[in-house]
Amino acid sequence: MSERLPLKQARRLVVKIGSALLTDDGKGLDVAALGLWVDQIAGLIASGVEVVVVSSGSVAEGMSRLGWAVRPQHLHELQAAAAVGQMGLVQTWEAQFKRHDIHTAQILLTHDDLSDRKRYLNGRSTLRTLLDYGVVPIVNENDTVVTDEIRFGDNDTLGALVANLIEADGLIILTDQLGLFDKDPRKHADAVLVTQRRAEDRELDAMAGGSAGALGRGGMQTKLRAARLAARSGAFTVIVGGRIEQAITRLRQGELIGTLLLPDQGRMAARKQWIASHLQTRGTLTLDDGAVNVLRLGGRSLLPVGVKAVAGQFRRGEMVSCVDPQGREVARGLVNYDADEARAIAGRSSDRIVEVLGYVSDEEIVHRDNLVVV
Ligand SMILES: Nc1ncnc2c1ncn2[C@@H]1O[C@H](COP(=O)(O)OP(=O)(O)O)[C@@H](O)[C@H]1O
Ligand SMILES: N[C@@H](CCC(=O)OP(=O)(O)O)C(=O)O
Repeated sequence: MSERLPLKQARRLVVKIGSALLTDDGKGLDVAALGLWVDQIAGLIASGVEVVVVSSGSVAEGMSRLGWAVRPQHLHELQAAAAVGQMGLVQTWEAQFKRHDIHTAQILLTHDDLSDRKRYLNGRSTLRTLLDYGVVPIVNENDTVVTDEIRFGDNDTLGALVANLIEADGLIILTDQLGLFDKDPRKHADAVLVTQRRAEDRELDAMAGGSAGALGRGGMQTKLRAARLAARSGAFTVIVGGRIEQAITRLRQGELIGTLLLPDQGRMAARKQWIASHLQTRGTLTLDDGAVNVLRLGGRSLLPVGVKAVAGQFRRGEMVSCVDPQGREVARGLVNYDADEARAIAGRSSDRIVEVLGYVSDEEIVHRDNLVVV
């Protein structure tokens, strides 16, 4: 194995940068280092890769701005620090990307946002739209309204959830070590770097079981968990030292640095398997013969024009069954409109959606990526 193809072939990546690295172990934002990562990310974008950044560091930057030397114990103080620090964080990302004429957008999310199907879909379309416009979304947790995350410091999980959300090919986690070692390298001088494994490899659990860094967050355990979560949507994860010279660029070139954790199956296969295994459906779309034939051909979306009737009460993002005029199931998938909206646009061509609803969420009633023919 002389190079890593998944990284060379990736078209959409999430880059997650931890607090230890961004704030130079808690000493305020390391603007110079951040600028170097931005230069590399700009290089990725120039080569046609879409990138979402998940950036930690708001608490550490807030503490530095407020002149607090010791991380506070009270959650409300941590939240206050995060609110202050988030300003500095996004200002710095924006200023650095501006040097490359690239716009950034601030996205603050909670884990709850991503477990609610409707908010999940809305978040997804916002992120996809930003990427379509060449904007780099800078994601962090919405620390003002959540407490668990700030306590456990788990932007690794957020990075994986974002990778699921935008169906990224991979998640790159930049950290303060060269990668995942067989034991904590801060404590064991003889620790050996793991170069490549399946994310699901159970031997990794004992290796990552060590402690977190000085800033007291998740350590390698949350990174491993994140890799497994990312793998569910078919994304690979690389854990790599953010201080390695040109780490991101070299990864992109397929160089063997850091730890590559691979999913057991590809992106689309993972997604389709998830849809196919979803037993409960919330409603039924009855299709006309033309739509049935189109779906059976495979690889096509379902448009409202092919839907004759809508039954059930479902919300955007829920699973529906698509049946032929005789009521036999043809496909199932995640619907892009609520039941009432679907009833209103059924049988109409997509360019009339805006006339009927006053807005267009999607041209398709079920997108091909969210559809499995049964
Ligand atoms: N097996 C391991 N390999 C590498 N680092 C480990 C391992 N076990 C524990 N660690 C610790 O995890 C720390 C990185 O996690 P963390 O401090 O949460 O970083 P970040 O801020 O980048 O998320 C390292 O500094 C290291 O001390
Ligand atoms: N939202 C918080 C989360 C911190 C966090 O998860 O940190 P890390 O484990 O370093 O990625 C912050 O920005 O400080």
